[in-house]
Amino acid sequence: MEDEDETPPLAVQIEETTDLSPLELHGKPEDRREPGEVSVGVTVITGYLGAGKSTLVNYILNAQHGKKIAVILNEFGEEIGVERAMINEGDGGTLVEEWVELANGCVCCTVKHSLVQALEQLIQRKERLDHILLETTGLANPAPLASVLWLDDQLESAVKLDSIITVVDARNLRVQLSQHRDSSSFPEAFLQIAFADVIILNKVDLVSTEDSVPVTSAIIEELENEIRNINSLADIIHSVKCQVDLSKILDRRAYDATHLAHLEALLKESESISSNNIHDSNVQTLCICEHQQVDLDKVRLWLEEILWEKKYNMDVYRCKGVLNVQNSDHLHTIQAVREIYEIVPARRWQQEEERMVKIVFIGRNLDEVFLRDSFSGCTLPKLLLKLSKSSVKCLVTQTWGSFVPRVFSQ
Ligand SMILES: Nc1nc2c(ncn2[C@@H]2O[C@H](COP(=O)(O)OP(=O)(O)OP(=O)(O)O)[C@@H](O)[C@H]2O)c(=O)[nH]1
Repeated sequence: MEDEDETPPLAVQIEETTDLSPLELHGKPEDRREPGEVSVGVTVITGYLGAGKSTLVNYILNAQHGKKIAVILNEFGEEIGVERAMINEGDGGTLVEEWVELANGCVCCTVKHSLVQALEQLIQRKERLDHILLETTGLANPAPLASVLWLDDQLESAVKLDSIITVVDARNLRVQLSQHRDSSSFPEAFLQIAFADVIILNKVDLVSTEDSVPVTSAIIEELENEIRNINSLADIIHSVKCQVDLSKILDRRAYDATHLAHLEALLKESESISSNNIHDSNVQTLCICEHQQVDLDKVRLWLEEILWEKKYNMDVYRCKGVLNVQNSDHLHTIQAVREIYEIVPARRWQQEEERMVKIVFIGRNLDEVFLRDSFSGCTLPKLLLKLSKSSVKCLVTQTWGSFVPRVFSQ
């Protein structure tokens, strides 16, 4: 599998699959964790073939950030060993702590267990690991990674999904999107954009070389609009050779309910989104805004109908939002990636603050009328509103094909 003549970075041996249950495989078991131990953030790097994923990994590894970063590569068939050879660890090779190659398949379908084992081994072998980068194959659909990585506090996970970064090739994006529009094949380029928390619009130099500056910015603006129509919640960063400000891509805590400011800013921007923006791909962003309080149980049922039962054939990839919940003085956040969702109390509402419900959906075939009408069944008439100190936490976790709902009361 590997070229013995190469001097590759340290590889972690992935042992044969154990009989541990998927939940046990998720992260480090509780009894091995030190009190106060912080989860290691995992950044998933995805993007179409040739967009610049390895360039980004190399850039991060060689930058001056003082972090100990591990890289997990997911390679496919013929590629095995090639990606590793192309990654440059930086002077002295000290920045890559461990290296794991996942062979025999794509992360999104066949090697979930290897990935979890690889993560476990990384965590167990080194005490001080600051971050993990997971570079997927150019064709990977990033959604199932969330079921592996989006681990919640109750599971005492040793790793935590930090964010999904999608690298986009500015020169070829249009062609990639239009190819998918014309064919019935699986639209990876759309999915990769739809699931992203950060989108790096890379290779802008290849857009600029042929045109004058005003034309160039118009092209880039059009590309940005194209991306925003698919996913208005992601931050878009322009780059050449993926040279980006690392503070914008690492430690994003995009799935952390306590890290609210950024989510709130994104939701504000998304408020203005309406069905005028419908993309001809049918992958779009929709926002629901309400001023009434909601019944949390009803919201859960409503969400489950949409995410699990696929009401009206809506295909929701991503959902984020804030809720004003009945009998709670806490702002609650909603996060969903495909079928997995989480609603948690995040912080107390401030006294002068307007208590709102804002939920943004990213997906295909979203039916705005159904979403708005059905959501009105979750809201309470204003006269019945009453506040109390209790709050409810609902968490639903997917474990390898079956759903394990958990309800916690605080
Ligand atoms: N001109 C230009 N070339 C770039 C830029 N970023 C990356 N490249 C080049 O594009 C090619 C592909 O980059 P990679 O980083 O290997 O892309 P990748 O997404 O890892 O590719 P796959 O592993 O095949 O999916 C390489 O030759 C890079 O040097 C850029 O901003 N401008």
